[in-house]
Amino acid sequence: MEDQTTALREVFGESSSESEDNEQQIVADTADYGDVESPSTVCDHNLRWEGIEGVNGLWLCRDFLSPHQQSTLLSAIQAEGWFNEAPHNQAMRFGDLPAWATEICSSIREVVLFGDHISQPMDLSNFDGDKEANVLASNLLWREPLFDQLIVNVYQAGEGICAHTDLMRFEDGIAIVSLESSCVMHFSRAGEECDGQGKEKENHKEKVPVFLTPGSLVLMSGEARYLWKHEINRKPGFQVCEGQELIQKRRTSITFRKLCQVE
Ligand SMILES: O=C(O)CCC(=O)C(=O)O
Ligand SMILES: [Fe+2]
Repeated sequence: MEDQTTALREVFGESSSESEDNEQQIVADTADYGDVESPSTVCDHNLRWEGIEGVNGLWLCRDFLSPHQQSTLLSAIQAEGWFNEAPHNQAMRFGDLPAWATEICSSIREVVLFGDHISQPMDLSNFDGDKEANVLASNLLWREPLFDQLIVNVYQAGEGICAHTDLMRFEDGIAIVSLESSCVMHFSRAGEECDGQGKEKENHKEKVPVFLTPGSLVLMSGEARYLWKHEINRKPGFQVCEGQELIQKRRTSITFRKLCQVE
């Protein structure tokens, strides 16, 4: 345990404790952790933000966590014991987050501040020249804490999550870290599902696929958070990247959010 704490500090740096509750269901459980490579702190390699075309406010940082960090993180999650009993595939924490989670939150802030942009939806009317404001508005980036709620979802092959926008009791600015198996997350416009005659409206047909590799970080804010739904359909035919069906294994994700203040 002491060894693990030391390893976590080495990888993510210093940090805090925990709390509890429940929510969104994984639709439709195997085990083994990927192996380790050389350690690195989050910002010692060139981290880059990719703006997802067509979905304002949706950003992807592919190499957010190194293989070593991914593996250390998976061990930390496993050590929580949340998934020891078979049917459990989701764990949720509110308030003070475990040390490994607060370290990730710090790294998220860091990468928003220091990551480069390789592409961005160039809406110059909103661009104030502030790099960080473009990936995450500064009022969100500098709130304290950045996130106070997390969900860890564990999906077995074939399991996904239905199209949804996250609950309004959470503030804007939501982060998702992906671990283990890659997947395609689809974004589609929220709102009217169909025209009343069972037909999808023309402009609501669009589904934007986003390929989530292990160690990647997604940030959703603004339109991406409120006006687009996200889903992971891991049924045959939906998990296709560059014409190839993805080989599915277990996937673990961590979603970070901030509860709205109750006045
Ligand atoms: O597993 C994921 O990548 C997404 C999870 C999600 O959308 C949620 O917990 O609201
Ligand atoms: Fe979600």
